[in-house]
Amino acid sequence: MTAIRPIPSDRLPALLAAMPKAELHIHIEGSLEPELIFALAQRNGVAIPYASVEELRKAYAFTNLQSFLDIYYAGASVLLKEQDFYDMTWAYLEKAAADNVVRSEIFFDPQTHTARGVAMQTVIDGLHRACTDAKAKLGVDAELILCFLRHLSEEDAFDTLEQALPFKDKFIGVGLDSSEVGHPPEKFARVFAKCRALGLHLVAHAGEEGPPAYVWSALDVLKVERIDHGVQSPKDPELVKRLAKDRIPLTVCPLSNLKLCVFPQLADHNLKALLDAGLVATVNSDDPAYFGGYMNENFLQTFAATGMTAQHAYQLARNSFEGSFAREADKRRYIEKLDAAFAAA
Ligand code: HPA
Ligand SMILES: [Zn+2]
Repeated sequence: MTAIRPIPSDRLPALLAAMPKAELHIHIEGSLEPELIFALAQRNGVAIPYASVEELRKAYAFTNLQSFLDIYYAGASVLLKEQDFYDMTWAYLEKAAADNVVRSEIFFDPQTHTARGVAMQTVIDGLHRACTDAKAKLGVDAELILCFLRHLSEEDAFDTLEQALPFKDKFIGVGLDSSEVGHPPEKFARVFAKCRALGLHLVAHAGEEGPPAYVWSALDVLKVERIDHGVQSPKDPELVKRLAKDRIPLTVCPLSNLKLCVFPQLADHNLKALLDAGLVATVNSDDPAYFGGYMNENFLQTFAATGMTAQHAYQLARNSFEGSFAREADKRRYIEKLDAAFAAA
């Protein structure tokens, strides 16, 4: 482990903001800000059951994952055209660049759109065009990961994969999201096996609200390379050993966990404990428009609440690069930038 020189606590926030980092867990539909929801609703003539931006924002008082998902899927209903998908993604990527995110691996939920009659190509083209522009204009290296909705059937997931395969050069992997409890990873064993055979990267949400058993089956049945969330893992010490031994990255989302009542307060979050146990934990924003903050806000608030140090900051950023699906040469380049930021601090 690279030893990091102690940094006075008043200088830590600036370093957290300035250090280069990768975001590995962001649902692009969860970056739709209320203002953009209203603008797109008007542009597309879609009715939404809220009178104003303020009224919509007031509805963002969640008690658990499902109470959030109901509003999240309603918000996504304003997305119809290729330009809508572009505008949403571009707005996120501008915010990512401002937070010194140099690499972003972006989840999208095609079933939320194809179920409303939007063509797969419309979705993927809009998202991908924004990613291409971000590389040239913002210096953010962005790639897409297609997520299957786990509250739907595996057959529906197979259908979705079929529709997406003509655009396979525009996404690098698949994931599994939506309502976790009652929808264990093994429900999607066959479709993940097919994606694996196709050479796609594999990730899955597990252990956000669901039990350690779901993390085990994501690893052993789906054969995922990363676990999204995974914060319930410490309930099973054998699982923690396995995650450490195989260096499985956990894409942790502190403000999401706070807003969805996974932890009562940020001070109770187990991120520091996960790092101190030697796990490859990372910080991510999940659904930043709904949970009160993009990447730097997640870092700043979590560090303020948990007393993590510059050593933890370095480890989190380094884990984000090592856990990413970037090419090895790019990972080395990002880590050099990170080392330079810490040397200058
Ligand atoms: O945090 C999440 N969990 C599961 N599904 C999701 N879809 C968007 N955000 C989430
Ligand atoms: Zn998520």
